[in-house]
Amino acid sequence: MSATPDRGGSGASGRPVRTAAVIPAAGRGVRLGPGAPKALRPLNGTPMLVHAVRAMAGSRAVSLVVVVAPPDGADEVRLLLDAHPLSDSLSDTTEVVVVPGGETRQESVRKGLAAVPETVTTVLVHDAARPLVPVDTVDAVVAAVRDGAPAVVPALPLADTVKQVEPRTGERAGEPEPVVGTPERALLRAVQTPQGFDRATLVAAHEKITLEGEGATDDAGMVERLGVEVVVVPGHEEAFKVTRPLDLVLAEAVLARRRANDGF
Ligand SMILES: Nc1ccn([C@@H]2O[C@H](COP(=O)(O)OP(=O)(O)OP(=O)(O)O)[C@@H](O)[C@H]2O)c(=O)n1
Ligand SMILES: C[C@](O)(CO)[C@H](O)COP(=O)(O)O
Repeated sequence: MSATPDRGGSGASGRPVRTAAVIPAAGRGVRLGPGAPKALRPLNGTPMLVHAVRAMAGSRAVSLVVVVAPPDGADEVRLLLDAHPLSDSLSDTTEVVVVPGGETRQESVRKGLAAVPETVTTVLVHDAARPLVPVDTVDAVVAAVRDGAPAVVPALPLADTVKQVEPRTGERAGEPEPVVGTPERALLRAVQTPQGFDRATLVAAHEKITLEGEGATDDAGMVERLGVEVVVVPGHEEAFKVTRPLDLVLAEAVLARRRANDGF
């Protein structure tokens, strides 16, 4: 895997890049506990970020991957990617670029987007923290954008019932929280990444959020605020987000099962 400089809109194959993936990887991973930045922590001996880059490069549609590194960690990430090859068959056709990220996920994605060349029409945004997303899920998102949807999210139905509560803060923090509602579960979806966008739509959404200074926890949420329709395609259980320590155990178990099943 070579973290090469931008070729001005041409991919490693020399053809114009039509589909790019931005991978925000600048988070600290506070909920995972003390240690290196989350994206750099190993899963079965290989950094989480490397798994995520391979997952994006595994789609034949994706010819450019923009990795958004911790703000002061771009050189370290370049070295790390150079030390870990993409799969042999894809290494000649996927370019990987590394840029420094920001203080929030939104700022990191915005900085990654700025490194996407004008030739690109479809942009995927994929959390480094979802390293095991299957290629079929990536391809389904790309196909839906190419079929005309301006914003596409992979998502799953919920297993748990969800309650809306009135959070207790200040002196009342820690007290039981009153339930104020129970949304109808059948209408809810748990949203994953990669989320796919028509490039101009995603750029406009980030410009609006940046101007208004309001946060959003995912990119599709920003597009919703533009009044543009977002559609859902089926997500995958293995696209879960590595957030807490138990998720590392699950991720390593998934990798072990893949290796046992097909020599991954
Ligand atoms: N300033 C930030 C914060 C988050 N992310 C990225 O956004 C994705 C989703 O974020 P999350 O899982 O919440 O990661 P962290 O912010 O690292 O987690 P925590 O909130 O536990 O610190 C991750 O790939 C993370 O690296 C980023 O690029 N820049
Ligand atoms: C983008 C995301 O993964 C969709 O589920 C999620 O919103 C990221 O949230 P986090 O709080 O940054 O983990």
